[in-house]
Amino acid sequence: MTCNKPQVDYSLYLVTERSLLPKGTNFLEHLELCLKGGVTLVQLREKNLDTRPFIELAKQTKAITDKYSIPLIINDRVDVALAVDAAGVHVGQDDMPLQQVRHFIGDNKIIGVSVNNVQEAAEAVNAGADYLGIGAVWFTSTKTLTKKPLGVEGVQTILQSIEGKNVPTVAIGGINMQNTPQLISKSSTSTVHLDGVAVVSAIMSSTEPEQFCKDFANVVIQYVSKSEKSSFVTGGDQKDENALIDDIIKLVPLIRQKGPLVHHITNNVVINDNANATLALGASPIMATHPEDVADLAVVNGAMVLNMGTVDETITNAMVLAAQENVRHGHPVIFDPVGAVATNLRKKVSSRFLKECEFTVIKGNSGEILGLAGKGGQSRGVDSIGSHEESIAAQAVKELALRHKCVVGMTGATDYVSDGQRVIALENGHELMASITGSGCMATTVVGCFSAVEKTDFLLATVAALTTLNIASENAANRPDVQGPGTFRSALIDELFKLSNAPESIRNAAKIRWLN
Ligand SMILES: Cc1ncc(COP(=O)(O)OP(=O)(O)O)c(N)n1
Ligand SMILES: Cc1nc(C(=O)O)sc1CCOP(=O)(O)O
Repeated sequence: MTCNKPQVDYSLYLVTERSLLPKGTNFLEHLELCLKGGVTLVQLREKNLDTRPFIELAKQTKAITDKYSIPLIINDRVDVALAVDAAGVHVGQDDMPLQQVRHFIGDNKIIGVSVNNVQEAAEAVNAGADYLGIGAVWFTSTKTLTKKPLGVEGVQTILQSIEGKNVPTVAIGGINMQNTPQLISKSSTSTVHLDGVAVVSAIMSSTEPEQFCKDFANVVIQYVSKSEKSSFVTGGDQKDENALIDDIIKLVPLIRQKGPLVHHITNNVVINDNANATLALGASPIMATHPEDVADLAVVNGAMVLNMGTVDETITNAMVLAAQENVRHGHPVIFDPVGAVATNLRKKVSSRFLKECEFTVIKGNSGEILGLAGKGGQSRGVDSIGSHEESIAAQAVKELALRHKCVVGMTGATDYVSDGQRVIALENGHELMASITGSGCMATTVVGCFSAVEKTDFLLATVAALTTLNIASENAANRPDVQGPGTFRSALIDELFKLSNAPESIRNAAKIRWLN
């Protein structure tokens, strides 16, 4: 028997919810703009419509999806799908069982099934689901969740459980353009990956749906195709230093324009300097450490900076919670493993962090990064000592980035940054940085500020952050009023502020090398 199921591109799957449309917007017009922008699949989801108006709306919706040759799926209702000859039906665990849906709808239609765990996924696959909707990944305000969000790791567990079954998958729940890169790249392994994302509120509430969907579709396509190649990359493949410097210069003023909140839980030596560096760049610091503050702050946060400089059990628990809450809301989490291999306690605490948290960027000094990478980093207290060859440094950042699916930055006389594929060496900086306390922690803070506004390409965010701070340190050290560490410390904040307002001077000062 031949099967004529429609070919489906699952990459950007719009699930509708008319109540979320911007005020005064017409649903069908909004939908058409989304399709023009690049939505690849539409599900009409109506929870309160009677059958006849549901069929009427489905007919009007299908007239538009047909115009763009995009398949239309109907949520829950087999009768409505049949009435309008839709491409298929999506059912949840409490809806009509898949076998019955198949009986009514036939073999030529698509049936999608919602799954929240490995068992539901196995059942749906064995019963012949055409695709799975895995969710909820994160908290969503679009519907009341009855089960705990899966997080990226939960999605990966389900993907791995159906490896080789050849059933396409989308994730759903709390997904937006900012958290899509980490969702797709971190849920994939060398053998499994998501085929797309299903999105309700981010698209339905957009005031510029065509442009928004164009940008969103590009992000999804980029990350799905990179996962297909089974490599973890956070941004484009460019290896042009001038283009990278252009991107840095464009990024710097965005911090002041957007003024994101950057929540720090950091060590008590550097709190004041890190807050001032955040302000100097135009972001807004909050240095709250109480575990009860963490969830509320995660709702409005731009980026989370975690620094394990002063190890303490209560703070460590708050930091783990903060990492998890921020990941749940799709915010970047930057980790500074201060003194990670210096003592047994720190080894234990850093390995707990790396096991229980998903970091976006890990930024440490050479002792910390080489130590975590198993390449023999040495520390005295929290300071790194000893030297290393460039090839070892490059290998360390690359391997650690691949292992933890994040960007890794290693600071020193030369800084090295990698996303697991590309490695970049940064040559700016001044030796006076080593004579003030917490300059490495300040670098992590600055990475947090840049990541709060560049939420897609964290290699760029990290390179931009370290380059900006390093050039500010050179400018500060060269000032006639700087006499030594004390005056340098104040001048550094001033120079960061000046660069933030006039980033064009970065062009001639930046010393950036691609290693591979
Ligand atoms: C793609 C996709 N995945 C999951 C769902 C959720 O479906 P369901 O569990 O039936 O919940 P409701 O949508 O009916 O609230 C979905 N609709 N689409
Ligand atoms: C319809 C739906 N199903 C979910 C599931 O977990 O199965 S979560 C969800 C709502 C997703 O909305 P938003 O993109 O606005 O977060």
